[in-house]
Amino acid sequence: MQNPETKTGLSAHFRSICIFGAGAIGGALAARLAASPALAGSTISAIARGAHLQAIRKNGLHLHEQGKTEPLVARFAATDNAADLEPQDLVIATLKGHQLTSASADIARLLKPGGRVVMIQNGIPWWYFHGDTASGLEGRQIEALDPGGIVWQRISPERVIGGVIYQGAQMIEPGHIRLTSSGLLHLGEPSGALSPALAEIAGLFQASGWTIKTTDRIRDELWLKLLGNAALNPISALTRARIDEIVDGPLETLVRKIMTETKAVSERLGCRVDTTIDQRLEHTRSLGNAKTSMLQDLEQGRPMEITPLTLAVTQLARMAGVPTPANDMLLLLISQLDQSMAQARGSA
Ligand SMILES: NC(=O)C1=CN([C@@H]2O[C@H](COP(=O)(O)OP(=O)(O)OC[C@H]3O[C@@H](n4cnc5c(N)ncnc54)[C@H](OP(=O)(O)O)[C@@H]3O)[C@@H](O)[C@H]2O)C=CC1
Ligand SMILES: CC(C)(CO)C(=O)C(=O)O
Repeated sequence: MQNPETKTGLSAHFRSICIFGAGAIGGALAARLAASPALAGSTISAIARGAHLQAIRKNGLHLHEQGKTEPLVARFAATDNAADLEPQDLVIATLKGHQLTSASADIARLLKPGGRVVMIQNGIPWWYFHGDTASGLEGRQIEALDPGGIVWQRISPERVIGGVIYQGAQMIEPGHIRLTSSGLLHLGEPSGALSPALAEIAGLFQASGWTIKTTDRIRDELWLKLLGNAALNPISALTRARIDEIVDGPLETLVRKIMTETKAVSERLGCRVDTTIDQRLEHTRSLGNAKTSMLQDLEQGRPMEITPLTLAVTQLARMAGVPTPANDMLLLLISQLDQSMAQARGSA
């Protein structure tokens, strides 16, 4: 069951809020939360680093929204040292999957006892099987996503609210983020509970201008989004093509194969992705000539988010007994590219 538009009052419990990793997505969330008059009684802060952090401190964060001539300029406390901040009621983690292990001690340190963490990430998250009664694999940890179970142990999956976001976003220069599509954020407890905390947190995002859907089946939303990312992100990095070039050319056949395999894995794990491949492709087409986040990472010489988007699909497929030859092939190719990029970075 889904609540199409969650209408809640503002939160009594989540008054101190920290966005951990205020890059493209996190920066947009932080800017809107900090600028929202409805959240005037709350403290909003962010963890960022490097030139981006310096720019936020000096000039505020500039959010360039579609259809608006002037950016939203938001000011909030920002630091690269979690120890500078008081323990928080709510941490919103907006990191790439591979950045989570190293950030997990700081995220845990930032949480008050009883604090919650919204994990917004593409792909399969480290907490996937926590509270999952549909797959027969409840509580299973996924080593590739969380080596040594460090994140699970430090943050604890009971604190998590899962987040799936549809929002094209790009850092165009330090301190400046451009939104390239309209946004929608799905939020859900891993257990499926439609809890008071979930409603309160949804209310906070809603008050800052996001369209929010709360759900008791967050994994369905994870997979629906992943159908697109599993196909588009690695294909775009391998071919350097934009989204429209991929879905409107000969590569569409490969996209369909990846989406079909990925959907089969989700269904074998007890999820319901209520969309056809044609409908999913249509949605993807609406993103036009955008570059995927993986292509942006490649172009900037940064590590790519392969583990949650591709490797995890193939590993969950093995657990579910579903063959995924197209995903397996894509994994080989994109891993080789990532390795070559890492070698180039190492020798630079
Ligand atoms: N961008 C998009 O359009 C979309 C992205 N997503 C997903 O959202 C998630 C976040 O993506 P996105 O916002 O693009 O990623 P970004 O790389 O833009 O943001 C992550 C930010 O966190 C910073 N960071 C990482 N670790 C630390 C740390 N320990 N301390 C301080 N800062 C840190 C990074 O800094 P640095 O750059 O120095 O590493 C970066 O600025 C990903 O899972 C992505 O797939 C989902 C939908 C769309
Ligand atoms: C392409 C997009 C915006 C939506 O599928 C995305 O999620 C990404 O680039 O990682």
